[in-house]
Amino acid sequence: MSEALAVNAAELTKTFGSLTAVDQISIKVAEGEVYGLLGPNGAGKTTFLRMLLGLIRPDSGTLEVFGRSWDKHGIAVLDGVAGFIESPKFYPGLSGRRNLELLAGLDGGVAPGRIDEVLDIVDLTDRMRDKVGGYSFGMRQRLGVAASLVRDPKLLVLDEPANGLDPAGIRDMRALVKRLATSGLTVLLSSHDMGEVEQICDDVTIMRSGTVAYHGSIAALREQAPAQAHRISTTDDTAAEALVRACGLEATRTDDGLAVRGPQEDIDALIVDIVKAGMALRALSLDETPLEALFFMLTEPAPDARTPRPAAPVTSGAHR
Ligand SMILES: Nc1ncnc2c1ncn2[C@@H]1O[C@H](COP(=O)(O)OP(=O)(O)OP(=O)(O)O)[C@@H](O)[C@H]1O
Repeated sequence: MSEALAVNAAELTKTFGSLTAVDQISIKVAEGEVYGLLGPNGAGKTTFLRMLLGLIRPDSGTLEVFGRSWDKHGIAVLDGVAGFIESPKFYPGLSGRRNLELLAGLDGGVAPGRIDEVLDIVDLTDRMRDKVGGYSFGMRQRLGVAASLVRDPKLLVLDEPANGLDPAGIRDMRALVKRLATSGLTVLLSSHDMGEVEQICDDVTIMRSGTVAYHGSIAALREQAPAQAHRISTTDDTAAEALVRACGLEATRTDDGLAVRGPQEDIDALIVDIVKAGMALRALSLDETPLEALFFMLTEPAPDARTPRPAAPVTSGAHR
């Protein structure tokens, strides 16, 4: 069974003083899948990845990468593994291509043409002779992916690769990870962005304060998500709220009107009823997506007693 797993972490725990950063986390990443490690800042994602890459040792639990463990196999655990934690570092005075040549040299060389190939994959061919010091942040992140690909890995570990990028950089990074995913590479991607993980990943572990809030497929997560929320503002929100409830829909008062959840056809009917009742519509917009709403429910404490959070963990699949 473990041969088919790229990563098999069981009950992994890491403490820093009195803080338990990762608390008995179990994660199985199948070979060839794109796996998301999702959670807000401080959830323990980077700590998990650092244990995976052997940068820190777990206090307890077991960890295997392609069936190899740090205890039994030492640095050989990283055979076929590449990636970076936080941001990759390069020599700013050297070109992107020269940086990759140096890294490849440290690894004992590389097949002819591989450096050009990976620069092409990350769309840096045109800029490969420019100094890295002149690269944008997004280009440096993509060069980091290229540096990982030079090793021709079977598992690529990416720690929030889109963090700090502008919208175009985020779009390019997501497209790159999707392209890599279709090539059969196993990708373990940490992120705090539900939308990113939804677009890119097959399976996800959602972390909250070092623990698992959800394990399972994105498809199963979608089924548990609440209905799409709409923001509605009218000339009389109190009367509109009464109408919402009369229609059997959920409503929450917000600073700028009402947040209403329900199937799209019910929302359409509600808008007609609001206008028929003599109220003018001042605003109608989509709120957070259903999956984003579920992510916040799973990872944040309830803001007040009117919006109870579901009991966690919500679990799908047989991981834990
Ligand atoms: N070396 C360390 N010493 C002390 N505390 C640490 C150390 N590394 C991480 N922590 C703490 O462990 C917790 C988890 O941090 P971690 O970086 O793993 O979270 P994260 O989910 O990756 O968040 P972010 O998105 O902010 O990087 C945080 O409270 C962090 O402050």
